Amino acid sequence: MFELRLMCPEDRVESLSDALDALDALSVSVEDADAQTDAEQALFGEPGMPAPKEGWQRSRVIALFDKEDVAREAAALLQAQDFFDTCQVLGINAVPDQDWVRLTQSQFAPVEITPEFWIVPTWHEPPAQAQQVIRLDPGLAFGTGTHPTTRMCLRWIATHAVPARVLDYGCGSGILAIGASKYGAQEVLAVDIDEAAVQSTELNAEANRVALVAGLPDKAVGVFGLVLANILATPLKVLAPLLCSHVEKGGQLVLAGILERQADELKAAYAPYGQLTFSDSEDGWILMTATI
Ligand SMILES: C[S@@+](CC[C@H](N)C(=O)[O-])C[C@H]1O[C@@H](n2cnc3c(N)ncnc32)[C@H](O)[C@@H]1O
Repeated sequence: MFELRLMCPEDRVESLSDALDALDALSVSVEDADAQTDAEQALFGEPGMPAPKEGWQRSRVIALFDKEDVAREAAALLQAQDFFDTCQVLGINAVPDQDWVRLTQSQFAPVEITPEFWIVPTWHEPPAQAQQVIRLDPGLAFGTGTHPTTRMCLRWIATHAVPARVLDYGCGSGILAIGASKYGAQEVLAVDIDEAAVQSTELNAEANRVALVAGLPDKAVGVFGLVLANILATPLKVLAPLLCSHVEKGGQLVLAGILERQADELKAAYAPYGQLTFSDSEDGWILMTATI
């Protein structure tokens, strides 16, 4: 494989990517050319908030070709285009063959939740001390156990009495729903606004021999002894009345996706329903819980 590396300003990324596609590039990736420098720009925003910017000031565009002469021809053709005047060819180089599957797999090791409870990818054997295991591979949906917010929710599940009925609101991969089931829940409902997450949850539950129901949020009806929601502060505030309406009287609400500095806003949003309190923290993220 050969990669053609280019530099372009924000307003040319789309034309350049489209042209590379038309020139038979196998893939095109776009990176912040100023990443890891003082000029690096974050492009993400919280759900419900506009992204701070649509693109980076300077992008490095990398196109993969199967033959060197095709990459060279593409570079020559691009340089002849009007839109390319503010772009630049950085070079063409050979990409060494790699076992990409093995490389990706090597980045996902078993994750310890408690000494007895582990999240283990299918290409690993569970550690000897693991008594409770969720088998899970990284996929399209969030929730592999590598993020602190997921780990804190799972740790809560593993160290508290899990009631019979549990709702996982924003289930992603279904990891919390599966964890709740492994720790004693008998009826588990997992919902997400993303269809891909619903499908992942169903597949992961099946792979872990866990019975649960997954669906879009309108499937969430009734009350539960435990409602888990690992989303983000802004949607959690908007969802406060809805999430609390699904907690049975005296039941537990467990919220994650909250940064330390957002604790007070969350407490205020949930105050009409219960007293949210700090329960755990990891890497600047906190877990907040309430009895409703
Ligand atoms: C951070 S992931 C958490 C996934 C998993 N529960 C975990 O703990 O790892 C948040 C999930 O919430 C979903 N989500 C975001 N906003 C939502 C909403 N308003 N209603 C339902 N799900 C939502 C997202 O699609 C995403 O799958």
